[in-house]
Amino acid sequence: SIEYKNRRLHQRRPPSPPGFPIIGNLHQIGELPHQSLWRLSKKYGPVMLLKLGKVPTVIVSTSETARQALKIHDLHCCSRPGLAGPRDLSYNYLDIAFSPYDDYWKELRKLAAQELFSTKQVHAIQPIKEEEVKKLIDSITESASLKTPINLNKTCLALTVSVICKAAFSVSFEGTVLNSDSFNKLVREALEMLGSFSASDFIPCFGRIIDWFTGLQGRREKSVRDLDAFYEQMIDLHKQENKQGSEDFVDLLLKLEKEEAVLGNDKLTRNHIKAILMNVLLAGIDTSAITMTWAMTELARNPRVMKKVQSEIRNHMGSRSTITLDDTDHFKYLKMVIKETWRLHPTTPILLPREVMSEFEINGYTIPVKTRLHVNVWAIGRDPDTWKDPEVFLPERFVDSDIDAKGQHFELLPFGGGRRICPAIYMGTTMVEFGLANMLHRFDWELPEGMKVEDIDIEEAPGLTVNKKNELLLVPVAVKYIDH
Ligand code: HEM
Repeated sequence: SIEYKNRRLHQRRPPSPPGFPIIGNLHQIGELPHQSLWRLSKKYGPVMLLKLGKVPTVIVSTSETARQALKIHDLHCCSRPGLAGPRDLSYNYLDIAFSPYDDYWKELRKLAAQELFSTKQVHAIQPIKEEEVKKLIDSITESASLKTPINLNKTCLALTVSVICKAAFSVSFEGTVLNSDSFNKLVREALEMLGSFSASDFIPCFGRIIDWFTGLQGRREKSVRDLDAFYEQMIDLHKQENKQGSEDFVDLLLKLEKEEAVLGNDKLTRNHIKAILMNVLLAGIDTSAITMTWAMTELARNPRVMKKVQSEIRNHMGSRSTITLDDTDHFKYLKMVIKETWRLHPTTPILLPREVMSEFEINGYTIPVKTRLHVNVWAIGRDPDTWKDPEVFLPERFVDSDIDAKGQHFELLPFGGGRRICPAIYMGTTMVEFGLANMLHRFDWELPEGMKVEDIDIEEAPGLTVNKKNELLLVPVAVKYIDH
């Protein structure tokens, strides 16, 4: 109709970099998409439209445009696109993170928030954290007495792996179920498959052939099979009558299956449980570990900040060795250190992709239905209009500011925002605070022989979540005056 044509004529599309046929702008996205997109946004603005293969994709790169997308127009764009990796790993989108926005997702998310990620659950798993942190401290103490450097990337990961696995599955790797190396490989490969660049997501039909040729399809199928076997093993263990210990995530989910719980139009089945466990494994472990690794990296690069945060913790603790959840509430400077870490090193720098469900506008630009949308949180953290001297690691910038990381302040979005915000903010934050507080309380951290502060790099490894590329090696020195 004429009216429709008129409307189309008056619509403004966001600025776009020029692209090629078929691949569109794909060639402009490098190994670290958040960085390529940040550079492009300096030229094309805070709302830009890219063609990634066939798929129109909008990138927002400032706190104000993020606020428009995640707050004002959240309901227009809080679905998820169908992507090959997530589809296979989530038993056809039965999980929380990749399910489209529908009744099933709404009810599942509510249930998970109440049963799995609640404050009550966080307190219930505190003894697990304490036990695992104690083991960690013992092993660091051993390295300290030998004066050998430890690999912080590995150490932080080992801590979150053991806490999440105990809390979710009640397994520990000292037992016989699995060894930690093969488990780490399983999780690594699955994360890579989840975030893998799949040609079929961008180029219909032909892309599938590409994925088949490159072997991606085969690798993905293997990863799904291996994970499935792992879930089966965990579920079998829980079916045994004499299982020890308190109620874990698998117990809670099996109970719901038995009660024939209904979510949206779906009755909860074994595949639903597996998909939810996938989220816990892949969203819960890596993010907290990466945050701790980056925090230790920035502290090692900034000895003044390191000393100050250690003094805060040690002054509060005196000669007491065991840090409680209540203690961590007092560590105001530590909380600023963590926020500053998230500003410069958000674990999921462009969040997860959203899909537009109904047309809306950002800055007067029309965003049509089915457009994919990413918020470049990494770029927002480095925006000089928001942050003074953005490249400087300065936790003090949060002293007189009410900015927190819980999704209401669009300058700082490590957990995302809107309806799709991470449902486990409290669980993730307490994990990071508790792990760091203990490492900083009990040990001083020195550079390995011959290394200078300037030698510590902040190069990033590619992936859906972005870790420090090179290992961080530091020598722990046990603090004397604490009662052991
Ligand atoms: C420091 C720790 C963590 C960080 C920084 C983090 C960050 C994030 C981010 C950025 C998202 C995507 C939000 C979006 O697309 O807008 C997300 C989603 C999610 N996270 Fe976390 N997360 C953390 C810990 C956890 C933990 C411990 C769990 C579970 C045990 C978890 C479970 C989830 C789930 C299920 C989603 C999907 C939400 C949805 O799509 O509805 N996260 N997280």
